[in-house]
Amino acid sequence: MTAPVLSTPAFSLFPQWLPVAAAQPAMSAPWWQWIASTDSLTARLMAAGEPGTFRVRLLRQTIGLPQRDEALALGIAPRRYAWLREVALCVDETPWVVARSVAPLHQLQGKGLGKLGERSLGSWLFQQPDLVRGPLEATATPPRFTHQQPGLSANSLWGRRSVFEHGGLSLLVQEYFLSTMADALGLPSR
Ligand SMILES: C=C(O[C@@H]1C=C(C(=O)O)C=C[C@H]1O)C(=O)O
Repeated sequence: MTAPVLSTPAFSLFPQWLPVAAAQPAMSAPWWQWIASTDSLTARLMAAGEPGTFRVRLLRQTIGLPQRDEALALGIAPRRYAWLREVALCVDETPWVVARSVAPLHQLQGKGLGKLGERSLGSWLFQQPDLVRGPLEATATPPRFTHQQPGLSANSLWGRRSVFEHGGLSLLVQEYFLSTMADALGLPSR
């Protein structure tokens, strides 16, 4: 059986999300280790790079409308305002991963996420004792949110997403792994 959706990313206008297990046949074993892991990506990137070289670069944090597929993943109406956060996860100043997180605005009260700045959202999330992570999905379609840094999306090899639940908050985290990371770690192109 082939994976037709994943083999033609250049022709897809919208991300095509598949359960990670369904994307596995199109994915090399080293990439599977990264895409299917359910622990903190921040912690994994810190361990993969030279000590002290990991940094979250804040690209955008704002209130806005989610994309249709994001609203669907969160189970909210598409025209409901949401908290949007876009970052580049950098090692030694090179972006390895770009991420976009989306949360329904009305669920954010008292969580203090507005003050996160360039601290990792993942480090905060994984400290929450009641954290539950939903199923992971994968895509080979590049992200659409990096319009201010067009070079970044062109370098995307794999994307993944999942919804985190904590204290009444549902947070959709989408992470796109860039070819710069593959180059630095000697990973295959897919
Ligand atoms: C979900 C995690 O958080 C990471 C940190 C992010 C941020 O600071 O905005 C965004 C997405 C993740 O890649 C994680 O570390 O696993």
